[in-house]
Amino acid sequence: MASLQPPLIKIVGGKAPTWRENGSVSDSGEDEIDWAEMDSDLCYWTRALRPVQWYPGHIAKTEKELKEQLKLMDVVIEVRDARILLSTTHPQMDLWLGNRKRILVLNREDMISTADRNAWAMYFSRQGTKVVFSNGQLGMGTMKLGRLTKSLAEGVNVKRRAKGLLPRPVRAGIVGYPNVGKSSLINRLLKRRMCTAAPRPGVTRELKWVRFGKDLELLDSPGILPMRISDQAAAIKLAICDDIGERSYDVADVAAILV
Ligand SMILES: Nc1nc2c(ncn2[C@@H]2O[C@H](COP(=O)(O)OP(=O)(O)OP(=O)(O)O)[C@@H](O)[C@H]2O)c(=O)[nH]1
Repeated sequence: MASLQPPLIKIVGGKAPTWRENGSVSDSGEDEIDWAEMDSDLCYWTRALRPVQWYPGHIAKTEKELKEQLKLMDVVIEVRDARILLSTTHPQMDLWLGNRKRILVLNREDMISTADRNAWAMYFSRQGTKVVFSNGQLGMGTMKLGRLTKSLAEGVNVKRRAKGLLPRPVRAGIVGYPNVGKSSLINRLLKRRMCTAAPRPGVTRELKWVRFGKDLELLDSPGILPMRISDQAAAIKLAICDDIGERSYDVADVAAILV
């Protein structure tokens, strides 16, 4: 009977790790990780792999429907995975949103260090971007998100009153990549399980409006991705963080790159 051998995984390229005296490993001989270098290594390693692409039917449908629903939204809440926030924004998001009011939510704040959180907070405040850090599992940041959404859309009902119309609830659309925590955030804000949330990408399949109190309506939407992910280093990060369907990549290849 043939003995079961673990698969041989070989990574070609990148920098060979150097072992320190205390047994820990460093890829540069320094304590600081050089992220730019790590990204270029990622690009190098991914060149030999089958490109990671995931564009199932429900994402194509969502993209079409979201563009329609955008017209109804007073505020758009873009949720990103705080661990890889530059890799979890849709390249066409700016184009779709135009000058629509927008809040950036960096979810999974429990999965990044305080130093990284502070550095990103400073980065976005310098850009004048409104950012909320959140934890969709425990609910941190959700009350602030609710308040900020209402305050950003205050003008809607001021205008309606001026026209003699009755006020209406503020409409906020929650959009973002798969598995970043959109449905969990809504459930936490509502303190009810109104939207299906699960630890794998592609669980939400339909757009769904839910009501929060009498003055806020939220749209939960399925996670969307571009039809072609041109940045394959970013695609590998999505795979490592489980933000893309598992069928789109080879688990052993991704695990080898992660290691
Ligand atoms: N550790 C941690 N886990 C979270 C956080 N937010 C959500 N999760 C978990 O991440 C998983 C995915 O959350 P969902 O709310 O289903 O994500 P989604 O963006 O709606 O996913 P799609 O259906 O793919 O669009 C769930 O198992 C959540 O419990 C967070 O802030 N921290």
